[in-house]
Amino acid sequence: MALPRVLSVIGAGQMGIGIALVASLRAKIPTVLLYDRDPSQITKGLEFMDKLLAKDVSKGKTSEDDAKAARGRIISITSSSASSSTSNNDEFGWARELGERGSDMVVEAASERLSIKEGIFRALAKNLSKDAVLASNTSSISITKLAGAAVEGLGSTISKANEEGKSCAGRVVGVHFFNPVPVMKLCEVIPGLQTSEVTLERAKAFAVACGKEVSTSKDVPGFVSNALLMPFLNEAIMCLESGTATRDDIDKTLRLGMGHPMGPLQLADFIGLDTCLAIQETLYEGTRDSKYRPSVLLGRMVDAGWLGKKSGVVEFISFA
Ligand SMILES: NC(=O)c1ccc[n+]([C@@H]2O[C@H](COP(=O)([O-])OP(=O)(O)OC[C@H]3O[C@@H](n4cnc5c(N)ncnc54)[C@H](O)[C@@H]3O)[C@@H](O)[C@H]2O)c1
Repeated sequence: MALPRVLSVIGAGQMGIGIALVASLRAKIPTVLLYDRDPSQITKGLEFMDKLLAKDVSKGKTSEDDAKAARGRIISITSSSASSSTSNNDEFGWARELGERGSDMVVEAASERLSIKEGIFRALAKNLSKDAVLASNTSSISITKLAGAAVEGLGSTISKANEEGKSCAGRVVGVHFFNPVPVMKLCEVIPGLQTSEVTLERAKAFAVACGKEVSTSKDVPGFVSNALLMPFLNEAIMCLESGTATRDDIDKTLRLGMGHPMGPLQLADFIGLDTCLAIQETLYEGTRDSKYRPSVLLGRMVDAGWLGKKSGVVEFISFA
């Protein structure tokens, strides 16, 4: 199955940077375009990528030439660079630039919010070639819904039921990498109801080329991975909230008693508390099952802007 020639990664946060890195270094995709609406995220992310590559080289895992070539295949796209080739104040100049540069696959790894992802999928469907695979790294949001948004991006003359609409929705798929992407061995692939066989196979081939094993999940809230993991993390936060045990004892119990490499509170900090809350809310809203209600403490911490490792403070680790 053919791999993309020009891959676009949307979102240069912890996941987007990792995906761009494995796509370039492992899958050797000839061109990897990296877009974020916040240019400072690209700068910060590429600095982090340089450190990861330097570490790989110093440990002898990657040759200096390979690291240099991988970095050279990554091109940053910012709203300002994109709008200079189009008109000023062009909200979707970035999507047009990805299309003009011949992007034949996208992995969207922007923040875990439905409205953000729907906006991105509308813009992608409108501006990219009709054959491009449109993949999302979402942790929980419905791929079927994102495929619907892609069809809306084609304009009011195309419906979800006509052939053009079906073909557009057919190229949307979930490719759920895990954090940290260069280290974790799995990619969970999620077909939406409309995803075509060809799209599914192209997504799997891409994940394998990035060095991952593949598992498949149906398009249910949280898929297999987060339908299992997030309620566990949420329960650990509820234990802390109710005073069942201290932060240290909760994490120690799971690390030393159950053999988990990280305690659940440390893991929540690592994932990002905003992402954990967003996933838990998708589980709750998508099932209306009270067992998925997010912990009040988790919500309050996100309200306070305490997001875990990515906000520079390890929140639960510094939680009294
Ligand atoms: N953190 C994890 O452990 C993990 C694991 C698997 C999957 N995911 C999923 O990956 C995605 C990204 O997560 P993350 O942890 O990298 O988040 P993050 O907060 O580190 O990064 C998100 C990035 O998206 C950018 N962004 C937001 N809106 C955008 C837009 N409209 N256009 C372009 N860029 C935009 C932000 O500026 C930010 O750089 C989410 O869907 C998340 O659920 C996260």
